[in-house]
Amino acid sequence: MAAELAGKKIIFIVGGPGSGKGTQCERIVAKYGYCHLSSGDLLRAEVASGSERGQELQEIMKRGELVPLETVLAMIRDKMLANTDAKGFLIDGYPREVDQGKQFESSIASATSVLYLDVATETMVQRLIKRGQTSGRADDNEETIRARLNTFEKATAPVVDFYKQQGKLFEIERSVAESSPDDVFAKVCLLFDKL
Ligand SMILES: Nc1ncnc2c1ncn2[C@H]1C[C@H](O)[C@@H](COP(=O)(O)OP(=O)(O)OP(=O)(O)O)O1
Ligand SMILES: Nc1ncnc2c1ncn2[C@H]1C[C@H](O)[C@@H](COP(=O)(O)O)O1
Ligand SMILES: [Mg+2]
Repeated sequence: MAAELAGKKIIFIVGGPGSGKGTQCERIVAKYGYCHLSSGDLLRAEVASGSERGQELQEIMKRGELVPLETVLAMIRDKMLANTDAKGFLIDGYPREVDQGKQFESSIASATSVLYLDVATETMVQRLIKRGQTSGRADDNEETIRARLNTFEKATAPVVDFYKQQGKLFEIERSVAESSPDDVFAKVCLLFDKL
């Protein structure tokens, strides 16, 4: 455990690709002032650095697969320790598998709560195809989107059940998660107002 992070609020943001994790995190940061760490953004920064490791990560991400747990956990840990003055952390896109959650909690700190956005597969596909027209993301193409959705179902869906059993899950149900970003955020605020 990292003593510097004791007592900090740590919220995992979980949902399929295109479920709106990043969109909601932007709003949470603006209203509540948490530190936003997106595992995907950290990985894309490594790719953009042009390093050899970045090239390996890019190939994995283009296949829609998960990068090794140790790589992403070390990146998140380093960023958290560089921001210990933050009142809390939004860990966006992590954990992607149950073991990631367990390793985080045993080596960094306990998660306070897990926010889950439940969005239908076809809605996510449509959002990501549209985002791909301007995002420049190498994984916003239909083939990789389908592979990422498959990875989500196989590896990440169990994360939702794992934290539900622990009583830490705050779920944005589909009827809300598929409404406008502002309507989703109104529900998200119910969680953050009581933290
Ligand atoms: N509630 C919403 N209604 C309609 N479009 C939305 C909504 N929320 C987000 N979007 C748009 C914004 C983006 O273009 C796209 C994906 O949202 P985004 O927040 O980037 O998802 P995400 O962070 O979960 O995806 P990824 O896992 O691929 O990073 O959908
Ligand atoms: N937590 C993660 N574990 C493994 N791989 C990850 C993690 N977060 C992101 N990745 C990889 C695999 C994803 O398809 C891409 C893009 O992530 P995103 O959160 O959709 O920006 O990066
Ligand atoms: Mg995102």
